[in-house]
Amino acid sequence: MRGAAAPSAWILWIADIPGEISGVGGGSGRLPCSARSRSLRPRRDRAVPRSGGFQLQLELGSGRASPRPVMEPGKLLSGGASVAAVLPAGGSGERLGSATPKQFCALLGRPLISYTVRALERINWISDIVVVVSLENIETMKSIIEKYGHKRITVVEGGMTRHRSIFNGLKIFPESNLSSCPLQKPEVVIIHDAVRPFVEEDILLKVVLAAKEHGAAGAIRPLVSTVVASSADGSLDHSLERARYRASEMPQAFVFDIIYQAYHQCSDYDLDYGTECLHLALKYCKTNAKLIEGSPDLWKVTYKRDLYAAESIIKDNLSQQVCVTTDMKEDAVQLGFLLHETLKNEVKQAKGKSVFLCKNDNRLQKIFLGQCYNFICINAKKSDIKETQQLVDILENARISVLHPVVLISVHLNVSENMSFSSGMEELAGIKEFAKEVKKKHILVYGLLIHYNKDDPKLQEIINSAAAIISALIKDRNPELIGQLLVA
Ligand SMILES: Nc1ccn([C@@H]2O[C@H](COP(=O)(O)OP(=O)(O)OP(=O)(O)O)[C@@H](O)[C@H]2O)c(=O)n1
Ligand SMILES: O=C(CO)[C@H](O)[C@H](O)COP(=O)(O)O
Repeated sequence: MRGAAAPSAWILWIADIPGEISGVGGGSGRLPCSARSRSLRPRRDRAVPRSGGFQLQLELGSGRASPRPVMEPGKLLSGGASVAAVLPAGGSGERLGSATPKQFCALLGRPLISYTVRALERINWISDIVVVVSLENIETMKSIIEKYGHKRITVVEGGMTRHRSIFNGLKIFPESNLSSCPLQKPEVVIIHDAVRPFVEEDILLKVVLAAKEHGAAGAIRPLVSTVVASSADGSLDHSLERARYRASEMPQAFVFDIIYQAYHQCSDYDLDYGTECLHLALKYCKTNAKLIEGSPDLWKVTYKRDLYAAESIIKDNLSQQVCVTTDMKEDAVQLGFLLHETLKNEVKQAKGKSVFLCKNDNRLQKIFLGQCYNFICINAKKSDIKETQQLVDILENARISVLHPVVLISVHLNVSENMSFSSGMEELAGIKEFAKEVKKKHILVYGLLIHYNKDDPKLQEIINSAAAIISALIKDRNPELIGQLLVA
């Protein structure tokens, strides 16, 4: 804790739009041998189209962003199935056209694959997650696991094609549970592309339960464009009736023995040119997969624009909940409440409740577990950042910025009538250095000066301007703007 004395109590308001935000130790780094070379990689036929506010949280911990129940990982799914997952991540991302394979491209500073890993890792009924990466990226993957504290991960070396990588991932599970291998062969295995980060528990559960019943299952989506076939001279041969067809997406799930047998029996041609696991289960194990409609967010990051879209979705998810804190001083409370009301009015379904929060109140922990990544700290004194400093300490101790950057807006009130803006700015110049320091902890601090007079008829206008600035800072999460002192 820094030198600043902690306020005896805080008032806190939370504004929330429901939404899941993806998070968390050590891989065993088991490597079956398999050579992989980019130049030897078979090319597939590219001619075939490729598919590519604030609602107020009433009770702390309510809504979709509420803390998940703390359960032992690796629990059996109800009905008794053991479930593991294989994430193929051994590609080079040619279509994206970056030197870095897309699964390692950073979104808000964190590699894409970490988001996907977190999306599966947070599900306690998935016992093991096998991540398949190319030989040259094994160390990168291990450092990602270490840095973001991912758990239950085994890293396996990939193959020249996606099918070969998946097969390598499956081979890591022992054929017999009597083997000395620490990974137990699961009853059902999920296969999910590492470059589809927004997979939700709901669809995973659906494909797993359907796979248990039917042997195989996969997520589908309506086609966006019509599929056509061209003749040898490049003219239209025929087109498919769009409504009858679906795009096959991920996740998919399989009874382990079915997909394992399918991969063992399939030809080299299948392994080198095939793109569909469900097809292998059908062709080699006579298993008709159950098809399950998935959400639009299941799309695969393929092109550069998909990276931009993914980052926007993450930012959007992160901006759905905001927590306004202030100490007990009258001006701060009044302003905090007005600000809170204004922020909350930005969404229609707003219903609010304020709670008093002592600094040791364990409800603060619930807010962190509830995945709030935006904090507005109202400092009663214009030039004093002690409440902000204290909140930074609490955030740091709670380690919530490990997975996502936290936005902290340090609001300073200038209620004095004779104080000019410029003198307010001077006194707050220190916030720049403070923000630079704190950025190392992945906490983005911005300053906001609200100069007002309680009886000013334009007070609401000033508050509206403050709320608009706050919304923009939260939505943008721009690390280059930290330490700037904005004026409402
Ligand atoms: N030899 C390969 C090729 C692909 N994949 C993985 O399979 C998933 C889906 O494949 P795709 O989107 O085609 O990825 P890339 O092959 O990397 O992309 P591109 O086809 O544009 O080169 C990705 O997570 C990718 O890393 C893999 O594990 N091993
Ligand atoms: O959508 C899928 C259904 O199985 C796969 O992700 C897709 O086939 C992968 O193919 P490619 O690696 O060529 O993009």
